[in-house]
Amino acid sequence: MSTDHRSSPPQANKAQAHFEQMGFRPGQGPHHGAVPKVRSKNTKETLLRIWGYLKQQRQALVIVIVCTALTSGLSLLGPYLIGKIIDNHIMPHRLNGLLRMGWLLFGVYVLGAMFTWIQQYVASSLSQHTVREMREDLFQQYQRLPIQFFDQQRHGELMSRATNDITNVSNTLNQTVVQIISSVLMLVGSLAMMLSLSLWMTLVTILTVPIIAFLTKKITKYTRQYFSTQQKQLGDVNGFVQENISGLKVVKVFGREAKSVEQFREMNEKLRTIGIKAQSLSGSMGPLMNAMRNLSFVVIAVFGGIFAYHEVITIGIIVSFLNYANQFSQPINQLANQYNLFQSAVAGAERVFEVLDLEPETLGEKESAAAPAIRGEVVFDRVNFGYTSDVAVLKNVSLQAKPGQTIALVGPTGAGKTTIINLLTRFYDIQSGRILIDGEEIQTMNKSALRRHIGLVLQDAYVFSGTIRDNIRYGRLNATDQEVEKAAWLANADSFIRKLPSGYDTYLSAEGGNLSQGQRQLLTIARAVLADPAILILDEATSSVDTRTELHIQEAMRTLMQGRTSFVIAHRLSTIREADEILVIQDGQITERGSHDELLKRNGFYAGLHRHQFVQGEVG
Ligand SMILES: Nc1ncnc2c1ncn2[C@@H]1O[C@H](COP(=O)(O)OP(=O)(O)OP(=O)(O)O)[C@@H](O)[C@H]1O
Repeated sequence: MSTDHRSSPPQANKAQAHFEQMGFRPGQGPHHGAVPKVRSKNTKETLLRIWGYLKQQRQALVIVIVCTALTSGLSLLGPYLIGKIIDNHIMPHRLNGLLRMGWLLFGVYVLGAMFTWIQQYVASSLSQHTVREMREDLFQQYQRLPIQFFDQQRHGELMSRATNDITNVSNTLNQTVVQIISSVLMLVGSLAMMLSLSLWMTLVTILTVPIIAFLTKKITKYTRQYFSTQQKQLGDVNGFVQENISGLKVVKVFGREAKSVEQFREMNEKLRTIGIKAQSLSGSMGPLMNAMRNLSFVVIAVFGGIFAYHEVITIGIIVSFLNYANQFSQPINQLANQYNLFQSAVAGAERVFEVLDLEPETLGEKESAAAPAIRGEVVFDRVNFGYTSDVAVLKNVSLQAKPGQTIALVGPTGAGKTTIINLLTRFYDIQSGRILIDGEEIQTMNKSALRRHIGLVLQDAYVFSGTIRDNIRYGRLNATDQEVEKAAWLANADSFIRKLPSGYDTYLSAEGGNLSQGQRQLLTIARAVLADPAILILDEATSSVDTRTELHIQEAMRTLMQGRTSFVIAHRLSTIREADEILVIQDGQITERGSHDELLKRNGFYAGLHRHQFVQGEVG
């Protein structure tokens, strides 16, 4: 026996601490090196990671950059040519050359437009490609994270990361990145052009820059905070809507519509307040920059006029400068605006990376290609477990199921029956003791291989959106249509499926709303029949399905259980009576065990339940 896990810190608590601390906090995802990361309000690191995605498409990137450079170069050439036209052709009245230069200018602007179009087209495809990769990574990560993570998170919030945040990143990559590159090129280019025309005029033109830089810095500092809070609030609102829609029946039955609306109004109001702050602050940037730009026009016109009067510069240079002043201040303006958008996208990307950085569920040793068949002997040996370190849920639980045996788990609600199942499937890991399958500790087994040996038929039978056939085939993807139908037949589902208008091709909604609960359960039984696992876990439905369906379900379960080791969280006397061993679980401990008759003789908890059953018709 390996004692490793006994001495190591409890897995469940370790993971719990991990998610809790960060609410949730980035950990040491194996694919991102072993250095623990602090909560990444770190723009540089986030940018480097976005770059990691971008650089997979070098070719497109190069095209975008080249096109941006060409567009910027051509826009810089425009004012220069205009200046030359004024000085060399208009002022000296040489009209024949004017036409030629006019055509040249026209060509420059047409080419500029063409390159801009190419640049935007490639940039869109680049950004879409990148966010597709990010979405895929995020979804994959959602599949890999342990169940425990989802217990602790609002699902709507997690969805928000996959939708809003990623859309944010996409918009930014699409527009902002190109604009930033182009702005920088224009800034440097126009400065160079101005310097080549007149040093003094250049100095006059950039007079306003320090003021702009100062204001920009102040405003962006606040907008970034606001944008980040806005995203969080949006996540909360989404989470609330999702929860509310999933639980709408409950809301309606308890007449809590007004309360829900009120709660929503509160959240929505918070989102509005922060939205206004973020948007208005970033919106004030534009008018402010415009005012500054107009101011610089006045300065250029006045100083340019004086210089021209003293013949230091020509009229053409003044006109060029008026254009360059625009081309110089616009990028600063844009950089400021884009910087805000950029901040919001960085905040979004950070939230995505936070999830990607979480430690995925470790599946264990790579499974061998051919997972050997198992007999299905299950042993719990003095197992202790708690979802949190301070509350013990299972205490010293020992049990043994021989291959093919049926074990019924009975006990009051919250006693720990489902927890036993959660441990056997390794959705959670035990804190001490051992769980063995065919003598091998499951702790040392690959989780995927382990789960392949286990079939689950849960009380709230889950169906996916898709056809009935797809839903059954979920049990074994390579099953033929005949095998699917045979499984349905064995599960007593065939007859009701055939009565549906489209039979096996009937489309189910994700919630399975168009099937009754009993029918959904028959489907999940068929799914398990097809998967053909050695160990079965059945959670009997407590809610009353109609008697006919109930008989169908029981019969199907009996067929399914044949030759498999089965754990049944049992609520019905008939199931319990047929079990090889009944375990009574109370407060996390097995308090009684034995066959039906043995337990009746003991006259303990089970006997009490049994008496109750005569009156109520159900146990558990
Ligand atoms: N994900 C979880 N995180 C923290 N505590 C949990 C979690 N799931 C269950 N518990 C707690 O563990 C205890 C045992 O729960 P469990 O679901 O095993 O009971 P059960 O016997 O299956 O009850 P029921 O018959 O109502 O399904 C309960 O006190 C419950 O509050």
